[in-house]
Amino acid sequence: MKVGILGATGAVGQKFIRLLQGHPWFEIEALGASERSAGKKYKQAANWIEDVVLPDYIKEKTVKNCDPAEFEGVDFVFSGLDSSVAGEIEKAFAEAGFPVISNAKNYRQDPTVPLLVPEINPDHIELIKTQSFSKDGSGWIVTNPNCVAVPLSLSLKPLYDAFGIEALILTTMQAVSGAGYPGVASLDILGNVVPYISGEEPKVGPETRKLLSALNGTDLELPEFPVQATATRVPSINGHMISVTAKLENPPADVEELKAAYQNWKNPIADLELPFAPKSLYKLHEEEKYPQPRLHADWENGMQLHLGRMRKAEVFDVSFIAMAHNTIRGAAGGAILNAELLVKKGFLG
Ligand SMILES: NC(=O)C1=CN([C@@H]2O[C@H](COP(=O)(O)OP(=O)(O)OC[C@H]3O[C@@H](n4cnc5c(N)ncnc54)[C@H](OP(=O)(O)O)[C@@H]3O)[C@@H](O)[C@H]2O)C=CC1
Ligand SMILES: N[C@@H](CC(=O)OP(=O)(O)O)C(=O)O
Repeated sequence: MKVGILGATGAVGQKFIRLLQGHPWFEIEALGASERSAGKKYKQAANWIEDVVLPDYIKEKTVKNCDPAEFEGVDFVFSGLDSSVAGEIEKAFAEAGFPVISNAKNYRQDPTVPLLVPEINPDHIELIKTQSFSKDGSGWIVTNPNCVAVPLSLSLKPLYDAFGIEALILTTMQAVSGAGYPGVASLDILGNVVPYISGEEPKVGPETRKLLSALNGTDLELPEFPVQATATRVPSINGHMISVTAKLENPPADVEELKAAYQNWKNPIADLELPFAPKSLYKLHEEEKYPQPRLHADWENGMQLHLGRMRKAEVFDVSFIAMAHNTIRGAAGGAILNAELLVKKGFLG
C-alpha cells in the first residue's frame, strides 16, 4: 500500500521514515509538512536526527503541503503533525476520503475515534463505522495514545483483567526525545531533572481509562478509577519509565500471583503475524536494577514493554516499574502496528 506521512520533517515523522524502510506491506509515497518545507527536497527541508543514513529516494522527494489534493494515489496517511495544526489537517484528509492514522492528541478523546493499542483494545476499531468525516465512509481517523499512556496501559491490562483496578498513583521519568527537536534546552536537562511537563499529566488518566474501556455496541463503558500522575523530564534520550503503585479490587496474594497475571494473559493479536508486533510483548525483569531505558528501550525493535521491581506495596496493593521506547512503541512504531491491525481486520486495503 502507498502511504503518505504528514509532519514528515519532524521527530515523529522521521521515525516513521526510518521504521517504514523495507516494510513488507507499506511503501512511502508522499511526504507532507508546513509551507516552510513544501516545495523543497526532503534533504533540504528536514534536519535528519535519526542515527541511520537518510535513504536516497527519500532525500530527493519534494515535500508537499499537507493538502489532500497533493496526496492523490496515496492509500492512507500517517500523521506526526504538530497538535496546533493536526486537528484541521487530519479532518481535511478524512473528509477527502483518506484513512488517517495519527500520533497527535487532537482526536484521542473523540467518542467515535478509536484510541488504539492493538494488544489492549483491538475491538475498538469498530468505532470507525460510527464516524462521518466522509460521505462514503472511506475517510476516517484512528489515533494512538500519548507515549506515557501506551506503556502504562500495556502494563495495566493484565492486572485490570485479573484483579480490577481501584486507583493509581504514578510518576513518569520521560526521555528528552519526547519533547521533539530541539526539545528541552540542554541547560535545563543536563545533569538535572525537571519535575513538570506542560500538558502531560491531564492526558494520562483519561487516555488510560479509554484504552481499558469496554465497547458495548457503539458506546465505550469507561472505568472510573482515579489516576494521580506526576510527569517529570529526565536526561535519558529514549524510553519513558513509569513508577506505578496500584490499588486493586481483588489484589493478588503474593508477587508470584502478580507475575502470573502477565504470564497467563492472552494477547489478542498473538496469532495475526503483524510485522511490527513484538514476539514477546512483556519482558519481566527479575534483576532489581532493571529495566533501564539505555539498556532495554531498543529490545524487540523498540516495541517491547519492560516491567520490573514487581512488589507488594505498603500503600495500596502493588508497585512496579514500566518502561517502553517513547518514539517507537509510544509513537511511530505503535501507529504502524495500528495500521497493520487495520489491514488484517479489513479496514485498510
Ligand atoms: N516526540 C514524541 O515522543 C511524541 C510525539 N507525539 C506527537 O506527534 C506530533 C509530532 O511530534 P514531533 O515530531 O515531536 O514534533 P516536531 O515539532 O518535531 O514536528 C512537527 C511536524 O509538524 C509539521 N508542521 C508544523 N506546522 C505545520 C503546519 N502549519 N502545516 C503542516 N505541517 C506543519 C512540521 O513541519 P515543518 O518542519 O515544515 O515545520 C513537522 O513536520 C505531535 O502532535 C506530538 O504531540 C506523540 C507521541 C510521542
Ligand atoms: N508530551 C510527550 C510527547 C507528546 O508529544 O505527547 P502527546 O502525543 O500526548 O502530545 C513527552 O513530552 O514526552
